[in-house]
Amino acid sequence: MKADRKATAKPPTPSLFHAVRGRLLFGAGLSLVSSALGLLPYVAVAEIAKTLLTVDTPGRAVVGWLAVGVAGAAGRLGLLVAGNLLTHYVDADLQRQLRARLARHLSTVPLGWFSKKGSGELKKVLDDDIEDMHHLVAHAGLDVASAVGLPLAAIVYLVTVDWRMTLVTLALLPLAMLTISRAHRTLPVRMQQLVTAQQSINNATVEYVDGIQVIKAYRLTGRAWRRFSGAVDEFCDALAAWSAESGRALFASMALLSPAAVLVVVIGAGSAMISAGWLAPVDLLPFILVGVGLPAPYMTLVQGTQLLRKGKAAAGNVSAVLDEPSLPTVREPRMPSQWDIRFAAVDFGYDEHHQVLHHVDLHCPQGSVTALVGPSGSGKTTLTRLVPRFFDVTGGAIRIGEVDVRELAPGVLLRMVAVVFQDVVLVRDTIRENIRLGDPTAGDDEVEAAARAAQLHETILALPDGYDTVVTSRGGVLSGGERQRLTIARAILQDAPIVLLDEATASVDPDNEAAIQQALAELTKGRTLLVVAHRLHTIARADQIVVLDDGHVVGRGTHDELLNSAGKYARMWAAQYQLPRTEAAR
Ligand SMILES: Nc1ncnc2c1ncn2[C@@H]1O[C@H](COP(=O)(O)OP(=O)(O)OP(=O)(O)O)[C@@H](O)[C@H]1O
Repeated sequence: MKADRKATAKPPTPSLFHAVRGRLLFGAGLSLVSSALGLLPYVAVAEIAKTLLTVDTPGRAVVGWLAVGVAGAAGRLGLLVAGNLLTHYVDADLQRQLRARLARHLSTVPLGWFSKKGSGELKKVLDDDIEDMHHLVAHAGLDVASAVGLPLAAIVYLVTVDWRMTLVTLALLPLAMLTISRAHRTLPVRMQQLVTAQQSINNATVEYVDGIQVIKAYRLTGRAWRRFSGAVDEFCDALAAWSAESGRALFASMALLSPAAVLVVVIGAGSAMISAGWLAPVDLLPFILVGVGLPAPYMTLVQGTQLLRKGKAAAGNVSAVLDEPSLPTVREPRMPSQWDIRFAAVDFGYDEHHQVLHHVDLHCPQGSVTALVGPSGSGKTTLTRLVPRFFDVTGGAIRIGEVDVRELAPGVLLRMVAVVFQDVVLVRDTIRENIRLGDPTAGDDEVEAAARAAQLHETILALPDGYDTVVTSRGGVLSGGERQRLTIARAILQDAPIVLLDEATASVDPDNEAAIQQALAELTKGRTLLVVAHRLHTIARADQIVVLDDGHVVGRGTHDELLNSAGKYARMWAAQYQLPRTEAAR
């Protein structure tokens, strides 16, 4: 396909931490030095004790070591604070950058992708996951550097005293690491179960809240509640399994690294070495003092492991959204010179196992009305959604004028094709701004003209705040029919040459129905219209009616032609209006 040849290659997604890596490494460096400096007070105490025990006039040496100890403690604290401030600042900066990156990226993924994602899942990525990365960004690097810095400095110092005792003192560290890493082997699986369960709760909550009116109206409270409480139960089970396993791992490492365990090992081995004449009694002091302080940074690291795993899982979710392929675009977009739509041998499937549309050939001449009819699930909605590229065809092509829709700039395509679909979506803003979404540059008078054409002006004026009435995403004060007319007003303002209309199945009262039909007549005047029709009488005057069955075109013609051919359309007409077949064919 032409569009493929010229498609711009997508640059690889930069890592989440790309922009802040340098600053994070610097923070970790500060933490490494801070942790190493933390050894100095222990060394000072050990050396002062040794001096007091072995030197006759210890005054100056004691003062010197005192100064080293104080300087070490102050240096450690200063660098610790600096490192923490830096990484927390970086974390705030990264959260801002990632939210902006996600927002930019989400505007480039195919619109159809959003229908696959629950809004709870997206909210979790944009809000919770980015916040859950806090430990990963602001603490993990510091903790790792700190767990490395102190043992390194300790090795350097203790080896100068006695290398054999150094090995004994440090022996518990690898043992603790081994214990915890074995216990942690199954934790990633548990963590993933926890994350999945959390997503189920989010989705169930959003669905429950969003659908509360339907749930109440149809007395589905019990069923919806069961789904919600099932998600909560699943989460509690996953949490219990995760806590039991992580608790065991934490307990084992804490026991191994507790001061009591370190003292038992150091004093036991030290006493044996003193008895054997390998170690001077006074040289045992540094090992006792340093040995007790050594596990502290490692314990911090262990305690942060859970948060680290949570942060990594969250970062994985954010990366997955950022890696979602953007809609392919061309370097040199083209602009059609006319506004007919041509489907040429269009194949499409939402996945490779289930083809929804088979070789659909269809021409909608400029300014004409084409109605799509067919049984539920035959692919009518899918076919219309391929025009503004909610999804791309898997075979064949859709052209507007002479141009493949994949060769139009996506923004231009969406401006040229107005969509009035069943699921009316409003944003939480005033009625005026909701209509203005059709053309953000429109003035108030143009907004009002569109509302007038959509038979909505009088209704809006009757509201206490008129055009400044704030509506919610569910419509708030507006009835179903009024919401539909609002989206029609929006489409009228958009003034697109092509209109895609998914006729509402929900019935509205006769007054509203008449107003909607009048509004639609205004919207579709002189435009190329592709309408998905459920109530056949509404499209009886369409220029052509196309009958879809299981993704195949099984009939086309005018209402009269199709009735006379006594095919699927005639049967549908007869069934819908309960006519005997012979009468339908007449
Ligand atoms: N987002 C989606 N992901 C996967 N499959 C889908 C998706 N949307 C629709 N389908 C499937 O594609 C097929 C065609 O659905 P489509 O909604 O296009 O039919 P339709 O003729 O418009 O039906 P209706 O009259 O009930 O609205 C169905 O089998 C449906 O289950």
